Amino acid sequence: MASDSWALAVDQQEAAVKSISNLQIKDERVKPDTNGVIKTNATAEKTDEEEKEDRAAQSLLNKLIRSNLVDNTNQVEVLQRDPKSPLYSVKSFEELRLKPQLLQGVYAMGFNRPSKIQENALPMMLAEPKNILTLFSVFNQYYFHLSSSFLQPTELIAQSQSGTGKTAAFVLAMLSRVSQQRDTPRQSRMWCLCLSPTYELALQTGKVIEQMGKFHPELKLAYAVRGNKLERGQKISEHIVIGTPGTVLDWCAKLKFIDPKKIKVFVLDEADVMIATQGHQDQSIRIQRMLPRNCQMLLFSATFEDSVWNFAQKVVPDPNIIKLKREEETLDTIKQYYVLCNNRDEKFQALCNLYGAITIAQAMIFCHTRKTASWLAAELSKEGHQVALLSGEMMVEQRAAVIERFREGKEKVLVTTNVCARGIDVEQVSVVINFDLPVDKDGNPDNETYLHRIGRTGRFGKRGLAVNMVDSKHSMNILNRIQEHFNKKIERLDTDDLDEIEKIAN
Ligand SMILES: Nc1ncnc2c1ncn2[C@@H]1O[C@H](COP(=O)(O)OP(=O)(O)OP(=O)(O)O)[C@@H](O)[C@H]1O
Repeated sequence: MASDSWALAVDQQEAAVKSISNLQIKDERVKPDTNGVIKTNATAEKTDEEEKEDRAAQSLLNKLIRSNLVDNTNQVEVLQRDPKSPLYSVKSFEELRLKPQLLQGVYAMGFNRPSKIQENALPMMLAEPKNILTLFSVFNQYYFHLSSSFLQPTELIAQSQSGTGKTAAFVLAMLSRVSQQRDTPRQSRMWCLCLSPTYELALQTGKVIEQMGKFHPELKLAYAVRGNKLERGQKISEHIVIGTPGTVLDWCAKLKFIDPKKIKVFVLDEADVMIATQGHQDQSIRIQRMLPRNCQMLLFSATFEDSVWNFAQKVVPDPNIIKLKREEETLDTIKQYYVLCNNRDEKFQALCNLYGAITIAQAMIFCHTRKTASWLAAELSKEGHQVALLSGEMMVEQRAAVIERFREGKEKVLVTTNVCARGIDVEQVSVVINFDLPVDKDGNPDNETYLHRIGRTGRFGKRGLAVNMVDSKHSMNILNRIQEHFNKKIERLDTDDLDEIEKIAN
């Protein structure tokens, strides 16, 4: 991404911060219905649960704001297709016997040693292809005969949470395969094909390829993405093609820019995001069907629900599997409180009292709707707080810029809704305020989101403070159910009592 788009996003955020205090937002006081469920009227804004969660945007946001490898202390689980074959793992990049220029590229990126998932995935992906004898039945005859043998490279499905080094792993694998073949004549090139769910994600992965391969200038990369027009009859001769399923399918099947039979490595990245996008699943499968039998199939995903698994098996039918369980978040080190209020204004007053009584270095405040978030940001801003607002209308790059500024401490309060904040690492934030409790679209407690907002991985063990604002019988009921679910007491806090508030900070 060009750095000027970041600068632009920052300018826009600064302008937004200045104008927050001038925002005029319609009063949206709402009452619970007869069942105690709060609904806004039809013309009021959507809740963030109603906004379609855009997994691709979330994934891009994660990539833009990530500064480091996500550490994970869980053990990698490896399921081998052939359980008898020895299992290799590497503790250094040297052990992979990469070409020196490639090793130089890896070190230039600041990678000292392989990440957990890379320790196992890299030797598997780079293993010499195995000689496979195949049995073919001959139709209409009553015998089988040994027909052919071919070199079958190791196929892999790998799953680990975002930020654990999957992209770097398959980029290194592709570059390594290509670097060993660099004397191939131009007309018979075209080795690796990588599918990404969106244009932006394809560009991000392309950047990693360019960065890691920068000491190998003769290795060429092509982007099969919308807007990238080639002349009729042209043939792709680059070593690696990265693109989105629709364009790649066109380039293979209709326009014939790509000869799928020349592909030796096929990477399907972000499988979970891919299948969340209409049509991508079928297009990916159609592309996969055009590839030669000895093409190495590699699939990566951050999550592994059944739908991803079903898709994965269609694309990589006989795989080795590597999984790294997500590090669990816990509420053990978090002090949890709730404050009883009657309405939104009282919630705001309670928040001000908190700020008046204790020193809060940085806080994240979650609201249920964009409109409440904007209103609250404006009110806090009027009170003199340095407020950042993350809102669903913002472009991903703008959101990334807001998060970056917050991380750097330029703003001390971040007001947001769920959808926007999912990718944010809250380790540095000591106070989380649920201005509205997290509920799903049916109005039931959303325990997972609650944990995600305020939980910490046990390892960091940093103490945190969570304050929940309760403003109706309904929200009290939600709070009780959250409390029961986690079997952790949430204490009542009287924000009119300054001495009491001071105590919670100790
Ligand atoms: N071995 C390594 N040592 C240090 N940093 C690494 C290593 N491998 C990857 N990284 C860095 O860690 C971050 C996350 O890596 P990467 O993007 O490969 O993860 P990912 O699992 O593909 O995430 P996502 O699912 O979001 O695509 C990146 O900034 C990357 O440069």
